[in-house]
Amino acid sequence: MNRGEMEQKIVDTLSKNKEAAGSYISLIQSKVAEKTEQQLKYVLSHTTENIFLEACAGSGKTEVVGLKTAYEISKWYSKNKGIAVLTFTNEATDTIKERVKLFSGLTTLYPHYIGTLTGFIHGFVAQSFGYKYFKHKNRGGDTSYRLIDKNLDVHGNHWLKKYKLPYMNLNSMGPDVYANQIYYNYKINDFVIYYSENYKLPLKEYYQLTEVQEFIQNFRKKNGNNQLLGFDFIKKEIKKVKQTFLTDGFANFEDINNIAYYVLKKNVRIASLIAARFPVIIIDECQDLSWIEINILNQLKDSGSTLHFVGDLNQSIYEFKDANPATTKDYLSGFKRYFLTDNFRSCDSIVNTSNKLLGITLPIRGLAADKMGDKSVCYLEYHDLTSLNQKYLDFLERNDIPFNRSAILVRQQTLKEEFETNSKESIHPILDALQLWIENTPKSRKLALELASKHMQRWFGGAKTRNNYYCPNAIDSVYRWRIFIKDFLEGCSAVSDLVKFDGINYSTWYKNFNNHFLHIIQEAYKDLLRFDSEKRDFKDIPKMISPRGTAKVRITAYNTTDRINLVSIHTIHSVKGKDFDSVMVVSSRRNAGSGHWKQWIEKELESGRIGYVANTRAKYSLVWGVPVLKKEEREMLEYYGFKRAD
Ligand SMILES: Nc1ncnc2c1ncn2[C@@H]1O[C@H](COP(=O)(O)OP(=O)(O)OP(=O)(O)O)[C@@H](O)[C@H]1O
Repeated sequence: MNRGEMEQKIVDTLSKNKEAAGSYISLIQSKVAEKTEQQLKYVLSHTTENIFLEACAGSGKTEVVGLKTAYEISKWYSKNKGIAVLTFTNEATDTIKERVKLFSGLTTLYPHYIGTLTGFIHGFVAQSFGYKYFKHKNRGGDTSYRLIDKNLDVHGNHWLKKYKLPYMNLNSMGPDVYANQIYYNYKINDFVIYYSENYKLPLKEYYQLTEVQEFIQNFRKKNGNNQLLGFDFIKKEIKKVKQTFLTDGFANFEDINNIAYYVLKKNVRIASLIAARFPVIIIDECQDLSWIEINILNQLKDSGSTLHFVGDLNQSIYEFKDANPATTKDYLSGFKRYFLTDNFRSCDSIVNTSNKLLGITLPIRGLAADKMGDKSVCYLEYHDLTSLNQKYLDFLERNDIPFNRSAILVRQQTLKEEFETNSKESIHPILDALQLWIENTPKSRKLALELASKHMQRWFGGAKTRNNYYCPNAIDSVYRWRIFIKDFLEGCSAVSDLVKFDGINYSTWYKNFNNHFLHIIQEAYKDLLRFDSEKRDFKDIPKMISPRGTAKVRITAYNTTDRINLVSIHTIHSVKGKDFDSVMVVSSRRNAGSGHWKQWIEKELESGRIGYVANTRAKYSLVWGVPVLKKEEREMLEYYGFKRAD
């Protein structure tokens, strides 16, 4: 089939059974016409064979899945069987639903299911059939499981005490562990103890801990019996408590997956029933599937469903959730492969560098416009984060890239917080707040309120948290406090002396401020008075003086350390699926964990893929912020295509 025939076939199918309104047809035609041949080929692929659509970053996966689903739905006849399209987030579900509705012209999607994988596994399998296998108590006809978080704490949830696991506090870590904190892992055939997202321990490893072994050996000696507290015994005792937890109708997230897995494994009839209900299952972002999720889907495949996996194994960054690209790749080896190798998001030099860093050999092309030439891929060296902020802002300014379409990406939450505090500390809080207020964007105003309130609460005594705009304890309405800060800033903005910044030095500005301050704050306070449990007249507040060393300095358009707030800061994991004109990926100082740039050139490790996800968020400009480099390190970066930005 040539390109024209492919387009025609898709448009004809999508227009079927509709009162083919001209506008709808022309929309479909233009949407189909802009697709690449690779995209069209997948839309026309068979739903009777298992397929892996290997889609590189920025290749328009979501849109293609939407079009594919709309195409299949448009020629679907059955009223009680449907396609399942499974995603990982509600947001992704909404986007696909919206595309399917747009492309198919349908308003209701039944008998098809577009939703999260979790919703699918829980709803159609575990919650519907699990009770049959786990002796659910069935309270008044309710056989569903109540989902209990693994982090739920016994303090404040005393009912959990009934499910305290035996032999769990024999080591120095020593906390009690409850049934919500443990789950079976079928891959390793062992229980896993969950202490936190970063610390999970298989029971076997726990059993081998030196302190646990010491306890067991002492216990055996004391009781003169060398067989006591064997691993199998302890495992059995734990299993009993876990069973009670399930019987009482409780389960954690992993339990629910396990229940689904078990049900499908034990009962081919149920598996066939579900497979018949969903003969085609499309999974978006398949690189995020965990071992158990793959195995659940596999049971459905064995019972008759066809699977289409869509995703990019190079973007697999959920090892901590047991998603492993090697396992997925292995599993997919028997699937027919389709490809999307055109990246529409990024320019070719960003794509080249990202590919080279991860050792990708697939011929991926970057099709976005090249707006920056040899400055598309750069690095900035840093001694401290504040100066790095400054350098990046200068770089953006020099290259005419809007701050609000740029982002700083970091691996760890701690580095993100460090950036944020660095950038929030201002030595001229009221002056900066005022400048931000006048800028009058939602973001700058929010920041202005935060800055001003943080400073002003000091005049009111102790305060609550940043979320409450540092509302002082004596003020009983956060809302009114915020209005007060707003009124104060409005009051300042109305004084011409206070909003003249050009050519004015700090000491002049502070002098003017002190002249007007009392009047402005007293005016603003009139409406706050009723909500304040203390009496005040503000006459005792000391005059503000320009901070040391700044008196004779001219006011710069608001303090650069605050400007950074207009460039958003994110962790890499939180920007999957997003894009920005420019991205600065900031390396940690020390080479430990997956936050250091040297870990991002590791081809086989998850850290390399984490770097890859970060790099491929950039459309025109990719910058790496790295701690000061040695000569050979600089050469290494330049080998990968990075140029000095400053
Ligand atoms: N055939 C096409 N022609 C032009 N633009 C396209 C085409 N296909 C997709 N795009 C555009 O490419 C951009 C990237 O698509 P999208 O964000 O869906 O990528 P993705 O595959 O989900 O990427 P990632 O996995 O990196 O998050 C979108 O703006 C999309 O509209």
